Amino acid sequence: MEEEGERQWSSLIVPSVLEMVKEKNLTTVPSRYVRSDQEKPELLDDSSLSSEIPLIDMKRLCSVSAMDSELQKLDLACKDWGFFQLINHGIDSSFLDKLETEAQDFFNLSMEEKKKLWQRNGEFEGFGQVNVVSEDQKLDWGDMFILTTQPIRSRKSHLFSKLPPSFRETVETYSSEVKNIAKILFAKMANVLEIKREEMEDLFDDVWQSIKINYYPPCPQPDQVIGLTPHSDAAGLTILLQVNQVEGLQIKKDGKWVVVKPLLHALVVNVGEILEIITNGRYRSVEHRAVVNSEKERLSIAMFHSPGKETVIGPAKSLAEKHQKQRLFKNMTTQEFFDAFFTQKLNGKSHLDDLMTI
Ligand SMILES: O=C(O)CCC(=O)C(=O)O
Ligand SMILES: [Fe+2]
Repeated sequence: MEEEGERQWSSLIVPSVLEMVKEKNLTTVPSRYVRSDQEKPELLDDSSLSSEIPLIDMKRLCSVSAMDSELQKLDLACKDWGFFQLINHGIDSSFLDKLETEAQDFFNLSMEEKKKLWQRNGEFEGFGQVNVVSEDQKLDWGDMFILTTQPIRSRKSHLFSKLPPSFRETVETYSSEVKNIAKILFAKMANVLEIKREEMEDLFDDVWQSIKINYYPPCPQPDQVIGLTPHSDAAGLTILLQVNQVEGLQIKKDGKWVVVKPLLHALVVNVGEILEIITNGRYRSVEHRAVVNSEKERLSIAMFHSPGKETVIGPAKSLAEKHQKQRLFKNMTTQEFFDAFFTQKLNGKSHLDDLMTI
């Protein structure tokens, strides 16, 4: 069932990069994808900081005995990096393998099949792109598929019902497992930040979760393009699976791009802008991007978790009172927040700056 009267965001419809790569034997990339010199990624492999990206063990986080040290690690990861890799999260490895294969198969459906699931004019979900707001904007070297998965009442039935049945079932199972992980992480964060448990629960009680599958085809000139423009996620918390062990995700740390090495069956978790707002800037939503390569396609599956669309977001009251710190952000509903996000092109963290009170 779709919610009635729900406002839609939309993006300009753009060509499928995967189809372009399949149909044409490209040796150079079309100009709409060629970045300016300042934007071109340097594909040097300076991964010295990569090994420092925090690793959080969910089992330890949830066990009483070792909880404190893991909780402190979680806190530091969210403050210093805005990113961590989550292991021992409880999702079965063979299930993740199945999800990965099915996601790959899904993008390799014929164009005729995929057209049935393409964004329609003025719509946001389905195959396509987001944040494309003008015809002369440079495009990312990738295709994506977006779908609201929770709450169930917000699912677009015209898309959900057309997913290949086995994939639909897999997405449903994954959606509820990842939602549970997100809930636990929100609770642990509230605990360590001394935000009242009920306040955090109220914010994410009616959690709005969407899935975004990114597919980056190989590119004849990977140093001229970007797979996904630098941005920070608007959501509360993103939980991402790097599907086929191909490097591409990079995060900005102290002005440098750092590779997040794929770790088999680990989940990459990152703080989004809404969590930065709720924690009044204590946790940071960090800029990241995806780069591509000339040999192998790359896939990732992001699950975004945000408060329900009518929920008012702002710095948590219990946190702000305790620290008596100035509130850095204005209050607004999730819907208003995303209205502002999706009417702009991606541009690092500039979006959040507009919402600061000072
Ligand atoms: O492909 C990736 O690893 C990054 C995806 C991402 O940042 C996003 O979908 O927001
Ligand atoms: Fe992202």
